[in-house]
This record gives sequence, structure tokens and C-alpha cells, in this order.
Amino acid sequence: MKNIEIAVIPGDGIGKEVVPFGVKALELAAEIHGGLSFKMQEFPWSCEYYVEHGRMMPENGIDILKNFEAIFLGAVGLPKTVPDHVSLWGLLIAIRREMKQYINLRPVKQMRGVRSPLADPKGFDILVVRENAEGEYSPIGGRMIAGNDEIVVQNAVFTRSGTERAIRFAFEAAGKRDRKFVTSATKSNGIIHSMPFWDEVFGQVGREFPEIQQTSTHIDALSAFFVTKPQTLDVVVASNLFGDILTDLGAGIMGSIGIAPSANINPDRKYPSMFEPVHGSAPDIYGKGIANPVGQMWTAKMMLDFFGFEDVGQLLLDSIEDTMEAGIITPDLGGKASTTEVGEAILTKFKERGRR
Ligand SMILES: NC(=O)C1=CN([C@@H]2O[C@H](COP(=O)(O)OP(=O)(O)OC[C@H]3O[C@@H](n4cnc5c(N)ncnc54)[C@H](O)[C@@H]3O)[C@@H](O)[C@H]2O)C=CC1
Ligand SMILES: CC(=O)C(=O)O
Ligand SMILES: [K+]
Ligand SMILES: [Mn+2]
Repeated sequence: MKNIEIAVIPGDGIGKEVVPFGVKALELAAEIHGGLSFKMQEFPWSCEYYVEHGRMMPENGIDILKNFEAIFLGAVGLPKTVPDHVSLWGLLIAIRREMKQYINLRPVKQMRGVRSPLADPKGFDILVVRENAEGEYSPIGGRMIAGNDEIVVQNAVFTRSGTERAIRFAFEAAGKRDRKFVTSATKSNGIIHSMPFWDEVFGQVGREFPEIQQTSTHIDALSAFFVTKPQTLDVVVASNLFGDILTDLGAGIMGSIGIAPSANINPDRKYPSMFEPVHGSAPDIYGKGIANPVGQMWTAKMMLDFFGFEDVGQLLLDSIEDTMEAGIITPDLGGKASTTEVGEAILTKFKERGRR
């Protein structure tokens, strides 16, 4: 029997509405598998917690999380109450960095049962490998001289080790896929220090993988290719910000921001990895009961995969697609079903598939 201890952080907004279905999917996965169990502990760390305590999590929050094998998170952010840079850097980004979750894996693929907004999606299947611990997400810089002459500096940080490990991870991931093709997202025509450096490292690491087809594409053109010919892409490796933007675009071509999953991975497994959907707390729909739970539930599948339970994870993904194919979908996908109706329908399918 494998027992996995998980810290559950619903966070803010619709995170609180979709996480319960992700948790139920994990519990059901354990039941179906038979040799797996989860011990979950929930933490109320969020913007509401901030209002009460003046911080997003306790001072020893990171130490507390280190006792778990994984973190299952919803979303962070309540911009009318706490500025986004304060809330995200106080919880989400703090965890990514402190836990050395330097890889963010984000699949982008055409789903059964979802109508892609692309006229001819051609079965695209992309894995975005996003550098997740440095790059453009950086606390370095500052503001001076308030008023009309104000000066603001924001520095991006690229280390050789950080860049190499992200790119190497992407090549290794491509080696396990059919197409064996890595595209590097660059912008070395406009960003004259970090991106030529990124390209140089991509070339150097790429030489270790002669069996993998490899190319560099500027992020602007690559964004267009996500729309015009996503079926030509396989693994895409990108810096922190580029990967962030490309994966909401990826969610868009899949059909909705509400269905995309992600895994913040510490490949060394020295610290817990964190699993959260791509989407944020969606304050515009929070409280209406219409948030799509698919992103959170597919994220549960990524966690099952990470721990080596790919078979039951595949059953969960199949159940998600069955449900969408049956037309049980939330308004973001053009349907009328509620969060609960979709979540429960997926769990019912999952139970059926688990019995077979
Ligand atoms: N990883 C995280 O925790 C993230 C947090 N945020 C935070 O979330 C807050 C809102 O940010 P936004 O830029 O509006 O991004 P968002 O992803 O929360 O929402 C963007 C749009 O997608 C829709 N949407 C998102 N998830 C959905 C779901 N599951 N079902 C149906 N519709 C869904 C929303 O209603 C909204 O119209 C901010 O505080 C932001 O900083 C944003 C992105 C990621
Ligand atoms: C904040 C956000 O959207 C992300 O890093 O994924
Ligand atoms: K999220
Ligand atoms: Mn994002």
C-alpha cells in the first residue's frame, strides 16, 4: 500500500469551488487502484487569510509544506482586496521557488468532447515545459523619483544552471514522446542579453540530443503558430513569462482556460511538487457555481502520473472526456451545466470505468 501525504490549498475564488472535485477524484482514484491511499490536510492560506493575519501563509508555511509529498492547489488572487503581486509572491510563487519546482509542465492538446475554437485543429498535442523558478518573474528592480520623472527598473534573471536544467528536461521529455521534436521559444531579436544566452544554451544542450529534432522560434511567431498550425508542435520549452502566456493561449485553442492542467515539478524529488490548474481565481464568475472543474480534475491526473499511477490517471482523463463528449459542460465551453453537475458526472464515469 502506497500512502501519499498531500497538502491541499484551495486558495481564492473558484479555487475553493473546483478543488473539492479534484480531491474527490484523487480519493476515488485511490479506491479504484486499491493499493494507494491519500492522507490530505487542508490549509486556508489565501487572500482572506492575509486580511486576517497580514500574510498569505504563516512564517513557517514553507517548513510545514516540506512535510508533505505533494501540494494540491486551486488558485491565488483576490485583486480587489490584496494586490496581485503581493498575494502571488506571498504564496504561489514563494512555494514554486522555495520548493525548487523549477519545471512547470503544461499539456496543450485537442480534447475529445470539446469544440476547439480553431476551424481545423488537426489533433494538436503539445507539451509546454516552462522554466518556473527564475527568468522574467523576478523580484529584482525598483522604482524611484515619484511623479512625472519616475524611473522603474525590472530585471529578469537567467542563470546558466537554471536555463540548462529546464532545456535538458524538455529534451528528455521529447525523447519519451513519438514525435521527438523540441521548439525553443525565444526573442533574441529584441531582448539582447538573456535571449541570445537562452539560444546559446539551447544549442549546447541540444547537441547532447542528436536524435531529437530541434528548432528555435521567436515567441511572437510561435504565438501565431499555436493558432495557425499547432499540430506541427511537440515539446515547447519556454522561459517563465513566455511559458505562462503561451499556456493560456494553449488553453484558448483547447477551448477554455478552465480545462488546462499544470504541474510545478521538483524533478529531484527533494521537495514536494505542486499541482494546480493553469487558470486563476476567476473573480468574475466566483460564487455563481459555474466554474469548470475540468482543469483541476485533469491536474489530479497529472499528480497521479507523477507518482507512477498512470493507469488510473488515464481512466480519470478518459472519464473527463466521456463527460464532455456527453455534452455535460459548463458555460465557458458553451454548456449549461454547473460545477457540481460536471464534477459529479466525471466522478460517476470514473467509478464506472474503474469497475471494468
Ligand atoms: N496560478 C494562479 O493561482 C493564478 C492566479 N491568477 C490570479 O487570479 C486572479 C484572476 O486573474 P485573471 O487574469 O482573471 O485570470 P483567470 O484565469 O482567473 O480568469 C481568466 C478568464 O477565464 C475564466 N476562467 C478561468 N478559470 C475558469 C474556470 N475554471 N471555469 C470557467 N471559466 C474560467 C475567468 O472567468 C476569466 O474570464 C488574479 O488575482 C490573478 O493574479 C491568475 C492566473 C494564475
Ligand atoms: C501567475 C500565473 O499566471 C502563473 O504564473 O501561472
Ligand atoms: K492555478
Ligand atoms: Mn498563468
